[in-house]
Formats: sequence, structure tokens, C-alpha cells
Amino acid sequence: MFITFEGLDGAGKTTQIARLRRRLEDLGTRVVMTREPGGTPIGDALRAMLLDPGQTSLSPHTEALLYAASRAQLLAEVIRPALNEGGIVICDRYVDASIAYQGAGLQLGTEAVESVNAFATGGLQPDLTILMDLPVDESRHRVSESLRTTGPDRIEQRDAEYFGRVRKAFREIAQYEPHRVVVIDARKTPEELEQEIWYLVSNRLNIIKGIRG
Ligand SMILES: Nc1ncnc2c1ncn2[C@@H]1O[C@H](COP(=O)(O)OP(=O)(O)OP(=O)(O)O)[C@@H](O)[C@H]1O
Ligand SMILES: Cc1cn([C@H]2C[C@H](O)[C@@H](COP(=O)(O)O)O2)c(=O)[nH]c1=O
Repeated sequence: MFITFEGLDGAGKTTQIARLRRRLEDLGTRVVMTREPGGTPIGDALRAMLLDPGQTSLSPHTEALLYAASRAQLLAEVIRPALNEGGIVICDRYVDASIAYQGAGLQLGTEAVESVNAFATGGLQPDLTILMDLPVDESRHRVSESLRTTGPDRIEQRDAEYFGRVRKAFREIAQYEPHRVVVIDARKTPEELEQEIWYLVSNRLNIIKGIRG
């Protein structure tokens, strides 16, 4: 099973992924947890470039291609091998992030970003995507609270209008693909969210087990 988490910066993805991983591992399930951009040495080098606030000359097209390149490498080195061995893969962001941040945020268009990513992923889609939906002002508040020492990265420096487009695009993806993408209200407490996510994932796992006998 391939599970992805999506949402604006500060939505609580990292917090909930750690909690879900613990619950799955307590049941004896093999879990591989990873994130984008990054998750491989090449991906980490691309991440450093993509998030560096000093990297001011990256064009929107180059940005979309670098996210897709990090993804292709992560699929080759981590995600496909883990899925082939029967593990559960949990990834912090995937193609939906590129559609939202580059397609809508940078206004490159959904189709252009989808086609680059179809090449990068060979069409591999998550079985379940958990969209942690948070209003833009709450996202910015959480990010600014957690970045007091480091300062915002290159993407976090963008304005509220940009993140408004990103949030809208995420919600539209969920409307188009309701079977894959489940929207949860990320304003709830970490404990409430953990319960809700566990209910979702354990149900899906039981369904998959039922189908496979
Ligand atoms: N449910 C919640 N309610 C309030 N604050 C939360 C909640 N979950 C996480 N936080 C806080 O919000 C901040 C961001 O959380 P976290 O790192 O889990 O989010 P994220 O979605 O992974 O962020 P990013 O995309 O920027 O990596 C942290 O300071 C965390 O303590
Ligand atoms: C995968 C992906 C990510 N982004 C953006 C979203 C975030 O601002 C950063 C990643 O930082 P995080 O702390 O690990 O969430 O990159 C993007 O713009 N496009 C993408 O495809």
C-alpha cells in the first residue's frame, strides 16, 4: 500500500506520519517512510537547491522539473523496491504537491505538470492520499512559529495569494479523485487527527486484505 500526505506547509503532515508509522509498526507491519523532495542522496541535493532562499534564478519550469527529478530518483531507489517487497510506503508529499505548488501556485498549468510527472513516475499513483487541509493564514502562522531560528525557505517566502492558489488546487484534486484523496480538517488537535487517520488507514488495509484473501 502506497500512502501519501499532502497539504500546505505546517499542516501537520510530519507529526501525523510519525504517529501513523508507530501504530502500523506496533502491529508488526513493515513501513517505509520517506519525503519529497529528498529521500535519496540525489534527492537531498535537489532539495537543498530547491529550498535555498539564496537560489533566486530558478525558473518555474526548472523548479517543476527538479521536483519531478527528485521524485523519479525516490521511486527508483526507495518506493518501488519497498512496494515490491510488500511493505507499506508512507510519503510526505508526491505528485499532487507539484500540481498544487507548481501547476497552480506558479501557474504552469495542471496538464503541463501532470505530463512531466507521468514521465517521472511511470504513472504510479498512491492507493490513498490524506490531504490535511488548513486555511492559509493558519498555515503561515504555524510556519512562522516553527521557523523562529532558521527563517523561511525559498517556497515559504511566497505570498498568501500564491498559497491560496495552492490550497484551492489541493481541494480540487480531492474533488476530482474522491476515492483516492481524503480531506481532513487539519485544525483539529493532533490526537483527534491521529484517530481519524488511523480509522481511515486501518479500514483501507482491511479492504485490501479482504480483496487479496
Ligand atoms: N494538529 C495541530 N494543531 C496545531 N499545531 C500543530 C498540529 N500539528 C502540528 N502542529 C504544529 O505545527 C508545526 C508544523 O507541524 P508539522 O511539521 O507536523 O507540519 P508539516 O505539514 O510536516 O510541515 P511542513 O510541510 O512545513 O514540513 C509544528 O510546530 C507542530 O508542532
Ligand atoms: C514535493 C513538492 C514540494 N514542494 C514544496 C512544498 C514545501 O514548501 C517544500 C518541501 O518542504 P517540506 O518541509 O518537506 O514540506 O517544497 C513543491 O513546491 N512541489 C513539490 O512537488
